[in-house]
Amino acid sequence: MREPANILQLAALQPDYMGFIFYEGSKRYCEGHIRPEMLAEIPAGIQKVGVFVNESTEVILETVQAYKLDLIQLHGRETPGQCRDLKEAGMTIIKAFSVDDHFAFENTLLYERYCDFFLFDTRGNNYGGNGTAFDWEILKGYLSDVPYFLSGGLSLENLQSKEFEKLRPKPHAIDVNSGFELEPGLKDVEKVKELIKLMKEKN
Ligand SMILES: O=C(O)c1ccccc1N[C@@H]1O[C@H](COP(=O)(O)O)[C@@H](O)[C@H]1O
Repeated sequence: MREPANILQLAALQPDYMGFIFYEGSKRYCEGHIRPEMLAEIPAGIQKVGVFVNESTEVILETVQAYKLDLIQLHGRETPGQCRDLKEAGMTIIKAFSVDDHFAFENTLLYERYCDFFLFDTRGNNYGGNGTAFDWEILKGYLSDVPYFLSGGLSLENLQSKEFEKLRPKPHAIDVNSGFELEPGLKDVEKVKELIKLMKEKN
């Protein structure tokens, strides 16, 4: 999210999390669009997530403080050591992994001690926001008890599929992005409304 009016419209729907991309290489880069004070208008029940890609620990900590972020999503090649440093600095961490048919879930194990959540996104040309789903069957190989976010090309269609119903282990949360946008960085409020209704019906 990065357009103030769109952020407030979305906040009225009370999602559990709202994400802000602090990676200059993204079409959704939020700096220059929102001032840190603007995020203070988001109700406290919505957790503000800062998304970073291969950023230094120092910059991440400064950004978290300036924007009063609740969680960080590390969406690049961050090491277990950097996650340890960030955890020791008091961060709540979502570590993202790019997944394809050959993904080895053993890769997640070294991160378990330092991360609060994992996130599985589809491997693609970009670090994130590729808009394609991976074969969720491979999550059967998930080895960890760390709760995970399902991500990568989620849409109203695939979230209503049999494959989503059958998904085990069940995700802690879903992270929707390009499938619910009018343009990069601008969410389709009506579509998100429909999604929230659908998810409430399932629970
Ligand atoms: O969306 C981006 O531009 C982006 C750039 C760099 C890292 C992460 C990014 N977004 C994350 O990508 C996934 C999947 O998005 P999509 O549904 O496939 O469009 C999601 O976790 C976003 O938070």
